[in-house]
Amino acid sequence: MPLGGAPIIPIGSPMAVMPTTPRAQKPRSKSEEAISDLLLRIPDIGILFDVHSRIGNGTFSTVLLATLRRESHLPDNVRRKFAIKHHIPTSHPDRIMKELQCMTKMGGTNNVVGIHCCLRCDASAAFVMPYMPHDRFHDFFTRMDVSEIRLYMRNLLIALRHVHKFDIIHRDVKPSNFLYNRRRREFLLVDFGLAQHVLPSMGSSSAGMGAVGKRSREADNEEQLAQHSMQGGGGGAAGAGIPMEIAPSDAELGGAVKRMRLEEGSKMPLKQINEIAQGEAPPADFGNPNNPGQQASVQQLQQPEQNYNAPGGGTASGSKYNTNRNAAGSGTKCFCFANPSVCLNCLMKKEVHASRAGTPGYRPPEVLLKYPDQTTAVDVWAAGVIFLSIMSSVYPFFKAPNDFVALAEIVTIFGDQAIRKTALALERMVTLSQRSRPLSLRKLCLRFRHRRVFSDDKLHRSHANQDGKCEVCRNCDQYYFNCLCEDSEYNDEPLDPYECFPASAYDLLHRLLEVNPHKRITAAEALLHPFFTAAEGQNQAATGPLSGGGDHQMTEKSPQAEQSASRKQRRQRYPKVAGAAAGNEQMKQQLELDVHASNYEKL
Ligand SMILES: Nc1ncnc2c1ncn2[C@@H]1O[C@H](COP(=O)(O)OP(=O)(O)OP(=O)(O)O)[C@@H](O)[C@H]1O
Repeated sequence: MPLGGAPIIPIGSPMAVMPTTPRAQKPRSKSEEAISDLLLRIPDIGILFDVHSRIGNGTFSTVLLATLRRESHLPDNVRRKFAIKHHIPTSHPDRIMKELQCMTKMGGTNNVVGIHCCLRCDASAAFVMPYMPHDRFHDFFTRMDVSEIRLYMRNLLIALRHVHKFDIIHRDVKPSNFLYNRRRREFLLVDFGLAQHVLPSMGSSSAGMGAVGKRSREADNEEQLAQHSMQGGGGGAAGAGIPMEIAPSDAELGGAVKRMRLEEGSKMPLKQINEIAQGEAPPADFGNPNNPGQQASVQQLQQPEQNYNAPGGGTASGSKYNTNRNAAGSGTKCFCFANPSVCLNCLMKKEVHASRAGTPGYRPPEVLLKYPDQTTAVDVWAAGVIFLSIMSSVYPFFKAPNDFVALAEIVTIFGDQAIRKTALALERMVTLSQRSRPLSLRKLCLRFRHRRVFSDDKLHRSHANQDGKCEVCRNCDQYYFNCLCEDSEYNDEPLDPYECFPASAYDLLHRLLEVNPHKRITAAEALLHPFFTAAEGQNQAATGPLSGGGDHQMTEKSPQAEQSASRKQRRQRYPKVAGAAAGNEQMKQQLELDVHASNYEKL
């Protein structure tokens, strides 16, 4: 793809020597600084391009807007625009090479960014890509109506389906890497800096035989889980009782299970870890991060993973990872359980090598559980998180300081059973000290989306006792009238009047956010989901192309037409609301405001 005569510079052939003297003039702004740095490090860019401004800044690069020098005589609106991604000099060459390969192999079609050329000078490299002006996710994620959300999700899944066909995991799917131009209805998946090939042994999430094998293994594990739960001391329902130790099962699982100890229930895992550790007589200043006592607790947190390696080494799946170097020998007994340190035998074991590349908040359970055989399902989860942000109007949705808390957040929403079963299916084990029932994604989306209504003081007062207090659900920690639990025991506030999504949207959300990666829907399957197909007939224009980037136009209604249509819909819908909020003037006003803000259609 030569760019109007610009040379494609093969990696490995230095083009010029980087000037050693910095520019005399001090840059005035970050943008100028970035331009100056690019021109200094790769002087040929300045020969070919006019570099105008910085358009993006990531961890590994700076992206700048440029036009061709030889087109400088043309009017502004005719000059072609390019995005130049200038990699930070410390970026590993392999990483840059991988990104380049992804873009050349898959890019330029199906909403996936392409590349015109790559320029390198000494340690610096820059990709020249087509420029796509785009909107900030922040500015539109609460403003899209259902048809636009459908369009957005569909195009994201189109990009993922394309990437996954190549058995590539993007690994960094997030709003800032999926560019959207609202006016032109164009989409572009960028940033393959963390992309990874699915290893042949893994098979893709959609793979026939591989998936079957995994599913049957998972079924075995679920059966085992049920048996263990019945045998366990809790009695009654599976896994009942706190703490939820499944220790007796570990030996029976023959070491296939790597045990990840997430002490504490779903909400504040580190707190309970500390509490448990306190019970085991830690040093007095246990909470100090610089304190060796806490390090010991972290080791203790991880050590049970290594406790249950099969004496024969390796894992049931035959993975090259997780093997015990000393496994052939006899003295591999672990001595670290319940001790604030890791025993020598465990220290000598190989670490689990599971990629955790990606952005916090978008990592799926299998990554948080350190499952080595990750597949393209990683990206599908991230797409689900984006969908959840849009539907709930909460961005970012997950925000945890570390992977343990991130897993705890997932437990809070999906319940402990789902995580434990998945952990077993992945040959990992999570130990939880507390039960946690799943929340309803529909309640979560609607209550967050209409938070002004549901967190209103008057609503609280209308449900409070005489002493002004209101019962709180023990599972979801919400006032009973706002209970988010899937099987709520409370008579909570009705949601139907606030509904703005079709049932198929929640169904798709559930499937994208399936905790078990082997059961998670693939991007190709998701595109056939009724959320997209049911609307296809009615709204063909809004669904965008199945392939190719962005020539499609959605028939846009004028703002006036949209307003009058939504007023009509509100009149039809609101008799119900008036009933639900009868006697609560504030509630009605709030509702009006809310409807104005969300402007959603009930399908
Ligand atoms: N082709 C493009 N057209 C327009 N803007 C772009 C293009 N590619 C990237 N950008 C902008 O630059 C930003 C950073 O790009 P990119 O994600 O590739 O860099 P990064 O260093 O890997 O970032 P991060 O560390 O956040 O993942 C994007 O969020 C986007 O705003």
